[in-house]
Amino acid sequence: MLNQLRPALSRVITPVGRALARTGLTPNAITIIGTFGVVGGALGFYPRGEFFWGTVVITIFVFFDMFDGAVARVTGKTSRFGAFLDSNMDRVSDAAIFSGVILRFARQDHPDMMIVGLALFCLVSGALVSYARARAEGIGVGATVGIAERGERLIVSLVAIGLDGLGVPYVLVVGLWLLALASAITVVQRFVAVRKQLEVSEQP
Ligand SMILES: CCCCCCCC/C=C\CCCCCCCC(=O)OC[C@H](COP(=O)(O)O[C@@H]1[C@H](O)[C@H](OP(=O)(O)O)[C@@H](O)[C@H](O)[C@H]1O)OC(=O)CCCCCCC/C=C\CCCCCCCC
Ligand SMILES: Nc1ccn([C@@H]2O[C@H](COP(=O)(O)O)[C@@H](O)[C@H]2O)c(=O)n1
Ligand SMILES: [Mg+2]
Ligand SMILES: [Mg+2]
Repeated sequence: MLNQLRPALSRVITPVGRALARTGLTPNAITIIGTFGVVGGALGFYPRGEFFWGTVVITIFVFFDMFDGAVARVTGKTSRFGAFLDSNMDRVSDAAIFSGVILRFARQDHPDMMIVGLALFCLVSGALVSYARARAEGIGVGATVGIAERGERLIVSLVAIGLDGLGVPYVLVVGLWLLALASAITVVQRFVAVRKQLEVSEQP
């Protein structure tokens, strides 16, 4: 859904991409810096219970994922390896966010197995959403559909974790339940989309 905002967002993102390109940073370097920033924010802050500041750091660095592509496009350095690196680093960042939450609530001094279980489910189902698209593309069909693509998943998780860090009650557990449900629905939506396309293309 948020993917549809891309053309409108590119009016803001492209000038930032141009400015970043003038620093001499390559798209791949921006991808890697963004990933280190998200992983550092998630694993440096979340296990210590610093959900607000962790979310602030992650939010800053997650935007690098929009700027790497913009820099690649404005400098003419778009590459297939860059696309491959970008997608794989997305999975590392996503895993780090939920791992940080899990590490917090699996600790003996703050145990909450409901949150641990939900965060684990969100980690695995989110990875499956992305894998379904990658595998679909591997067999020559598209699966860029669903109510919880990466942008939506990031927003729900970061808002829930960040607000929990500000002391808002129940927001984390409600956010994770929503995300778990939306991710599971998205997996089903992608399977259905792939099945439909294959039925059409493989008709005798
Ligand atoms: C009050 C204290 C709390 C603090 C709250 C903090 C709130 C933070 C809120 C939002 C921040 C998150 C912003 C999200 C930015 C998204 C950045 C991003 O991911 O951009 C790239 C993304 C994907 O691009 P790719 O094509 O390169 O990636 C592909 C994708 O990952 C596929 O994933 P899949 O869907 O399959 O799982 C992979 O399959 C593929 O491999 C991979 O290549 O691009 C987008 O998602 C496009 C649109 C994102 C638009 C986000 C706009 C957000 C703008 C503002 C949000 C502000 C909300 C503020 C709320 C504040 C509430 C308190
Ligand atoms: N290091 C990179 C990162 C991205 N790309 C190209 O941009 C596309 C993704 O753009 P986003 O705005 O969604 O980040 C990706 O498919 C590549 O074509 C790149 O070349 N190198
Ligand atoms: Mg990117
Ligand atoms: Mg990315």
